[in-house]
Parts: sequence; C-alpha cells; structure tokens
Amino acid sequence: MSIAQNDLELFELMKRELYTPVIGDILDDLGRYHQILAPAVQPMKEHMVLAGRAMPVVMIDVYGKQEKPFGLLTEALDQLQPGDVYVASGGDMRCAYWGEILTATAKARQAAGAVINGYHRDTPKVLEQNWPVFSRGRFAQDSSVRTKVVNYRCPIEINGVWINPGDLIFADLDGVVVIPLELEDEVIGRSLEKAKGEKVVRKEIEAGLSSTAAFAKYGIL
Ligand SMILES: O=C([O-])CC(=O)C(=O)O
Ligand SMILES: [Mg+2]
Repeated sequence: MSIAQNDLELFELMKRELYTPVIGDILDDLGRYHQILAPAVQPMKEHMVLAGRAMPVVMIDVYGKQEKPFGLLTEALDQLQPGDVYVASGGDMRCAYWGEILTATAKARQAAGAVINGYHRDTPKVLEQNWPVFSRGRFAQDSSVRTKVVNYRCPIEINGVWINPGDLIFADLDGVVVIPLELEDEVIGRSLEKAKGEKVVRKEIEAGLSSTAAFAKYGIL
C-alpha cells in the first residue's frame, strides 16, 4: 500500500479524509455496484467512524439449549487481530448478535470495530466503552438458545455484498462500505482526490457558480 506506510496509518488517513459516499462513488465508477450494506445497518452513535479489515463471521439459527452454546463464538473473538472488523451475518436475527462482553473482548484485542447484520444489546454498556459498533438496532433477546457461530475468517455475503477476509471496511454516519482488497490502492487514491474536488466545488458554488457550470467544470456532484 503506497498511500500509507502501514494499515494503522491507512485507517487513520481514511477516518480523517474520507466518507462512505465518496468511496461508494468510486466503486460505482469501477463497476462495483454492490459494495454498501443495507441502510438498516447504522452506527450506534452518530459520531462513530470505523476503518479496518474484515474478519467475517457466519451465524446460523439454533432452537433451544445447545451442547456447545454460541458455537465457535469465543474462538472467533480470541483470534481477532489489531485492526480487524468483526463482521457478523446469518440467520433470522431472532436475538442480539453483539453486546457488552463481546465489545470488551474485541476492544481488548485492539480490533477496530464491529459491523453486525443484526441487533446488539447492552446499549449503555457498549456505548460507555467508546468503540464503534454498527448494527440494525437494539434488541434485548439473548443469543445462546437462538444462534451460534459456525465459521469465521471466511467469505460471507450480506444482501448481495460479498465480503472476503482482509477486505477494507469503512463505516460512518451514512453506512458501511466494503472495499475489495485487490482494488484498495485505486479506490483510496481516487476517493482522496474526489474528496478534495468536492471541497473545491462546494466553495465555488458558495461563491456563486451555478450547478450546471460547476458540473461542467469539475464533473463532480
Ligand atoms: O449474548 C450476547 O448476545 C451478547 C452479550 O450479551 C454481550 O456481549 O454481553
Ligand atoms: Mg451481555
């Protein structure tokens, strides 16, 4: 990665300079039309911004008490690496897939955040840990008799968005975007350029340039 010395620098740069719409625009331009998760997946708090690498987790439904409650959940948490994003999906979302203890565990391992295609619980106790979690909302229902983890660090698909281990995940108030590993240099480079361009266009429009003239001049809207 030439734009930054290492992943940590890259994540900081992205959080400082980028936002999900501009990244989505570049992915569209590259013909990658299905890279943003459904809008129901939202940050728990408006200020939350997340950049890291996907550690996908597969959930399935179970019904009643299990011989091994939670399946591979503890193993999945204990192998998290610094900068990983726990991305969980699967099953009918009959309970919370994330909460206070999971947050503490992932945070202690220096994971970058969690993206849950489902619900979280323990809301005040997650928020007080000041660590970014994106989910479909709050639901108190416990997971142990309703779901389990059956695989992790493997490819998953969330409503048409394919997520491979190590893909870049970026998330903010407008949602969650997945940047395929093989495209990241191009996508980040071009997103940084477009973000700069958008600042210029806005200034010109505020100074009186028409929308048509601005689009003709910069090709940015
Ligand atoms: O059991 C769950 O679904 C998660 C939970 O409560 C926690 O992490 O504290
Ligand atoms: Mg709990």
